Amino acid sequence: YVCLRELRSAVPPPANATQRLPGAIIIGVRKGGTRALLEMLNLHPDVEVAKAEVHFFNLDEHYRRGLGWYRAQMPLSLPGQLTVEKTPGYFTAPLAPARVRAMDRDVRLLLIVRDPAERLVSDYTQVLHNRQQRQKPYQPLEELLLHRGRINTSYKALQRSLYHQHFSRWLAHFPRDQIHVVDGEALIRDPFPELQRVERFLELPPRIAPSNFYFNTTKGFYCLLSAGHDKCLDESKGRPHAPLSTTALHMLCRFFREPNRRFFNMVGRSFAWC
Ligand SMILES: Nc1ncnc2c1ncn2[C@@H]1O[C@H](COP(=O)(O)OS(=O)(=O)O)[C@@H](OP(=O)(O)O)[C@H]1O
Repeated sequence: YVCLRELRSAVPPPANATQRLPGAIIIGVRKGGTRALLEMLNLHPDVEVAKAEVHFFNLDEHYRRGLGWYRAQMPLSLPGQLTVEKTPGYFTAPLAPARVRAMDRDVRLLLIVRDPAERLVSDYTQVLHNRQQRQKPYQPLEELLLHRGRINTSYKALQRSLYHQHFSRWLAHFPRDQIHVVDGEALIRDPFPELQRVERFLELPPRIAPSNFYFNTTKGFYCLLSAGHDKCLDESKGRPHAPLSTTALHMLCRFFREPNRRFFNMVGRSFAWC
């Protein structure tokens, strides 16, 4: 294959290159490692990825524009290549599963998960950062998380961590084996084995190699190496998390115990979460 992303913009794309609907979608979870997973998958020569999040199935104003609009957001690809997009907002969007199925009942879904307590803090940290950038005030995490000394179940970032609730909606529209679950912590620790499993799930020939990854001590994460170029994710990934008291963290962990157990039952595996 010609690797399209290597072609300079001055070089016209091959005549058989066209924009195709995705054959696989990374549906979430927000702050789970969706960008890292997409970039890592993009190492594969048979994969082309949509660089920006498309937000087609979760935002009515986009969905209304139809599949023609959606397709126009996709990268050029050659016959035989797989188009992949990621929008973490799909996982928690009530209408997304039915809409995705209406597009293609055979589309393959990837879900990358992470300790829901960690995810919540990461989610809070991102919102805090965005507010600070715009010089807007934002409540401390514990004020949002606790209400009269108990876990505040109406806090949105907490709801986004209730994986079983969202996953069950996807299972109402897709068979379990059409959704591959990636372990977000494992992807951070040692990305290659997780990527091998994804290649297998997507029925791609094994092309991603351990030499595509190196641990960058400055970044504190694995970065990517491909065709002599190296790439780390930007500074919005791997930010120091907002602090949370040990007491609040314990309460949160206790709170997630039952939802996690339900999620483990649904996916048929467990994770070493707090
Ligand atoms: N290789 C590599 N480099 C940098 N960051 C990595 C990597 N692998 C996984 N991660 C983790 O990805 C977390 C961000 O997740 P997402 O990309 O899904 O965030 S977002 O929802 O799109 O905003 C981000 O979460 P935070 O550490 O909380 O910032 C990272 O821990």
